Amino acid sequence: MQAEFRHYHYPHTFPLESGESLAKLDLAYQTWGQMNAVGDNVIWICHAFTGSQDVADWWQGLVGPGKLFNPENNFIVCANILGSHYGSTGPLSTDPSTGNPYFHSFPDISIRDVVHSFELLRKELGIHTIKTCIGGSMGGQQAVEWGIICPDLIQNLILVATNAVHSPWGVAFNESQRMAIEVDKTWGESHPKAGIEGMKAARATALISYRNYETYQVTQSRQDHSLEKTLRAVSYQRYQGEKLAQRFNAYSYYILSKMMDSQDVGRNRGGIIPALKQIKSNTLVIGIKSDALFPIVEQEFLAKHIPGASFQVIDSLYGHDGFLIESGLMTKAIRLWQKLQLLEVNPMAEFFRELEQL
Ligand SMILES: CC(=O)SCCNC(=O)CCNC(=O)[C@H](O)C(C)(C)COP(=O)(O)OP(=O)(O)OC[C@H]1O[C@@H](n2cnc3c(N)ncnc32)[C@H](O)[C@@H]1OP(=O)(O)O
Ligand SMILES: N[C@@H](CCO)C(=O)O
Repeated sequence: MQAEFRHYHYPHTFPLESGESLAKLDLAYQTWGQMNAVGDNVIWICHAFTGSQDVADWWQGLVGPGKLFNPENNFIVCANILGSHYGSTGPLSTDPSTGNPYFHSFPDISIRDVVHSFELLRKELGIHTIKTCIGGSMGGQQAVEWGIICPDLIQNLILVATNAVHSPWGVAFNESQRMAIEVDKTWGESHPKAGIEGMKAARATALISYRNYETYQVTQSRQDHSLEKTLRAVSYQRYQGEKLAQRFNAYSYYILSKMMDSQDVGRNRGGIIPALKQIKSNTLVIGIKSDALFPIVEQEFLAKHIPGASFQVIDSLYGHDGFLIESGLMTKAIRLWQKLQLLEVNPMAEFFRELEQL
């Protein structure tokens, strides 16, 4: 059974939170498996920053025949987010008002805008209920927003290494990356490779936040005590920048970093906690102990304020990127949660209830 790649075209004006709009939009998406007759087997996966709709590629430990999210008995959907590089409307798409690519004129897109675009696709696909919606990092930001926007849509919500509001620390990392792109002399130009050297530096900076001291210690330590010309950590940083430049563009990188910053579920909803309280899905929040970018206090907060949510912590060497790498541990955590749900046991909800009474 093969995954299928498709395009959804919405020919009408799509208003954005910023007050701007897109004259039309396209979403590139992947489906895997078949929706059953009652339509209760939909798994919607939300991808992170530089990810894509090709979930079988970047989450192959979790998604595929025989895996936790099995296309043999589920209908798996993953859509490329607006602004990204993998086929959805983004800065390299043609602006219908000029006939040229948007490049620098592409408008800011918020996490909430992305969820509204997913709603268009969901309706087009005839999906009335989502059995499980899961996302990590920026994918989790979308998933939590969706749980608030459509409280009766998602039965099970799984939020991994994510947050309700992007922290000043996270914004600072993103701004530093944008600054790296801005100082690239080609950034002011209008062609697909503009700012690409800056983006390499931005990715190298980001990597520091996706991993941590210990990850580098274990994977990039000095080989010996000689005065090496190129230390391992040096070539690693440079290689990671080059690797991303082979598959991404600086405009999308810039726009998506601002999208991450836009995360604040409390905006126009009377605050973060009242917003989280609107979620009705059975929710599992997973945090990664060594995550320096979305530290586990952020997932504790989500679990504390989403009604009835469960919380599990994964111990990983890899920091934030553990959500992409630790598929074995995530499978275990999710299966355990599914079992506890069947037994109607929620130890974390009990814990938070008791904590509140102290
Ligand atoms: C097919 C693809 O491009 S991935 C699909 C799209 N990407 C996404 O969805 C984004 C999400 N994915 C990611 O962010 C990443 O792929 C992750 C987090 C899952 C894994 O990160 P990776 O960069 O593969 O892992 P890691 O940090 O161990 O680096 C390994 C790479 O660095 C290279 N490397 C390791 N140490 C060094 C060093 N000291 N100097 C130079 N290169 C080094 C390795 O040879 C390897 O190269 P390769 O990727 O060409 O095989
Ligand atoms: N490595 C991830 C980090 C952001 O969550 C990505 O590039 O999408």
